[in-house]
Amino acid sequence: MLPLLHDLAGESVLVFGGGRVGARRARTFAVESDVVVVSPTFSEHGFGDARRVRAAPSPDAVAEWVDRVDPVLVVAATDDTAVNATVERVAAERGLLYNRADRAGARDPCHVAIPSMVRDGDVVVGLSTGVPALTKVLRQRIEADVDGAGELAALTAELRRELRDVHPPERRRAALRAVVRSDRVWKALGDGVANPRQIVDEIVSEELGESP
Ligand SMILES: C[C@@]1(CC(=O)O)C2=NC(=C\c3[nH]c(c(CCC(=O)O)c3CC(=O)O)Cc3[nH]c(c(CC(=O)O)c3CCC(=O)O)/C=C3\N/C(=C\2)[C@@H](CCC(=O)O)[C@]3(C)CC(=O)O)/[C@H]1CCC(=O)O
Ligand SMILES: NC(=O)c1ccc[n+]([C@@H]2O[C@H](COP(=O)([O-])OP(=O)(O)OC[C@H]3O[C@@H](n4cnc5c(N)ncnc54)[C@H](O)[C@@H]3O)[C@@H](O)[C@H]2O)c1
Repeated sequence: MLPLLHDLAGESVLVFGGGRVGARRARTFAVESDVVVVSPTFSEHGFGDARRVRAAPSPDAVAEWVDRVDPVLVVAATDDTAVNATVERVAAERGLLYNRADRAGARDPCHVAIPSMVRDGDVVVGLSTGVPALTKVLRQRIEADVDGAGELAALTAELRRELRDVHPPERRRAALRAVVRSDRVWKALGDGVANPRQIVDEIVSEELGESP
């Protein structure tokens, strides 16, 4: 398996099952998509901004739900194997992406695994080990590394735009590399005292040989 990134902004995602796993999936996708969760019961776990619809579709009714919601991705997270299997079949017939919570390991290409995610602004890390307990411990370590990286991504995106057309590519890249490698910049991120943009400008000036 290898990770790919999907832009699901503004798309619909349909989740069957309102247990702990269905709630986790709803929270994952509700960050950027319109999520509908269909289930006869809903756990006390948060569902993000997902819309909850109380119903217990039989396998025969699954296709109708999929066609009505018209999602790009369908999640089967019920505790009913027959329903989950039908969700898989219906999604595959329609060429949709899907995730079956009751299956692990080898799978068809449209059957996506949901990695553990660490996010900070535009920075996103997807992590999979096949062993959820190991995934969790590694995710916690990565969270510490990624802390502040979202702010740095926004700052350096702005810097790239400013340096473009002003400096040749090799000098631009050297300046950006100096910024993202600088301990001074990383320390200033999110500390609420130092102004990271000012430190970035100083480093760029040193690198490009200009006065700030
Ligand atoms: C990353 C994360 C995303 C998410 O689900 O949102 C995720 N599981 C998480 C948590 C979690 N999972 C489990 C618990 C125990 C409590 C509980 O029952 O809920 C907890 C809670 C916890 O650990 O706190 C148990 C579990 N998980 C799977 C099985 C079935 C099996 O293995 O057969 C069993 C039952 C095993 C058993 O009972 O023995 C299978 C999968 N879980 C995956 C993803 C995919 C593989 C990704 C990978 O390679 O890691 C895959 C294959 C599903 C897929 O296809 O996407 C998420 C956040 C982790 C984090 O960041 O902390
Ligand atoms: N991928 C993972 O991380 C992971 C972890 C634990 C369990 N699982 C598997 O995922 C499944 C769900 O796990 P859970 O802990 O959320 O279970 P759960 O029993 O807490 O939740 C199942 C949900 O499905 C709903 N449901 C039942 N029939 C339905 C129907 N016809 N249509 C829609 N919803 C229906 C129930 O009302 C309930 O809300 C289990 O089968 C389990 O094997 C996966």
